[in-house]
Amino acid sequence: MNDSLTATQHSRATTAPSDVAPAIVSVRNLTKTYASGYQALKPIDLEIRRGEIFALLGPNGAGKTTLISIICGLVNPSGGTVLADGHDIVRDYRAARERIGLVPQELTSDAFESVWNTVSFSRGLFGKPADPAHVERVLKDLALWDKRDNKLITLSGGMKRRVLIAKALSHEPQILFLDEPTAGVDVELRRDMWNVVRGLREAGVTIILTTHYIEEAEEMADRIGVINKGEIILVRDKRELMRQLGRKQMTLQLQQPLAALPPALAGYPLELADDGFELVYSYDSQQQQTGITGLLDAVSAAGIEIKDLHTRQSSLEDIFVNLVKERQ
Ligand SMILES: Nc1ncnc2c1ncn2[C@@H]1O[C@H](COP(=O)(O)OP(=O)(O)OP(=O)(O)O)[C@@H](O)[C@H]1O
Repeated sequence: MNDSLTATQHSRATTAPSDVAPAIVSVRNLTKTYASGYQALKPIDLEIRRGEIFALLGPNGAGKTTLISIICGLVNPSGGTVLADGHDIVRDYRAARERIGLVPQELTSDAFESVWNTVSFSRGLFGKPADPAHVERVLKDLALWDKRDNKLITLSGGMKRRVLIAKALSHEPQILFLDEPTAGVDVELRRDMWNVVRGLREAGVTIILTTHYIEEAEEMADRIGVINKGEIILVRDKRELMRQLGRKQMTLQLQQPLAALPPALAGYPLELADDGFELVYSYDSQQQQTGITGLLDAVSAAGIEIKDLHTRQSSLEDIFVNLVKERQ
C-alpha cells in the first residue's frame, strides 16, 4: 500500500486504537425478526472503535451476516438503532451508507466489464463525482493497476477478491466491512490479503471482518466479538482475551504406558492419552501456583518415569470452541 492513499483518501487518519478511541459504529438494542418469525438477533449492543480491526466470530447461523447487512442498510432492523460515524442508518441512510464500504464474498458485477469500469461505476453509485486519480490510487494500492483493462472474467480468484475490495473503497469509506475475506483462498493469498487489510487500517480505515478462520482473527484483530444464536456473548481486546481465557497444557511422555491413573494422582486435573503413554495436565498460567512442581513430585513418587515433557498454550480456537459450547 503506498502513501498516497494514506494522505489523500483518509486525511483523518487515526492513531492506534486505544480505550479512549471514540466509537465509529454504535449499535444499540438492535433486534431482527425475519418475516418467518425467526429471531435472528436478540437485543444487540456493540461499539466499534475508530481505527480498529474488529473480528466478528460465530458459528454458522449465529447472525453475523444479518448484523452486518443491517449496519450496511441491506436488511431492515426490527428494533434499535445503529449510528455510523454519528449518522442513523435508517433516518440518515445516505450519509451513513456513504461512510461504509462492504466487501461481499462473491463478485456479482458484469463478468465482461473491465476492472477500471467496474470500480469507477461503484463510485458513481454513491453519487460521488468521477475521480480517476482516486480510482488509480486504489487500483495501484491493490496491485490491480496492470489489470485495469482486463475483463473480470479473465482474472484469477485472488484478483477478483482484490476487485471486490477496490469496489468497496471506490467511494472513500471510513468503515470497511469484509465478509469472510479469505474464504476459499490459498494460504499465500490469505497472507497477501491480510497485508492489504493492515495497510487499510494504517490508512485510517476502520475494519470489521467476519471470519470462519479463527487464525485470521488471531492474526489480525485488535478486538474480537463472539456472536452465538443472535447474541453477542463476548467483546474483548484480543490479547486480553487470550491472556484471560487461555489455558496451558503440559504433556508428560512416559517411558512405560499406564493402564489407568494411579490413585496417588487422582487429585490432579490429568488425562491419560496416547494409549497410556501420555499424561496431559491442564492449568491456568495466570495463577500464582500452577501446581506443576507438586504434580512432578507426585509423578516421581508414584514411580512413573518421564521420557519427555512439553507445554502448549491454548489458541483462540480453543477459547472460541469452549465459549460457544458453554452456551449450548
Ligand atoms: N431472509 C431470512 N429469512 C428467515 N430467516 C433468515 C433469513 N436470513 C437469515 N435467516 C436465519 O437467521 C439466522 C442467522 O443467519 P445469518 O446469515 O445472519 O448467520 P451467519 O452467522 O452469517 O451464518 P453463516 O456463518 O452461516 O453465514 C439463521 O438461522 C438463518 O437461517
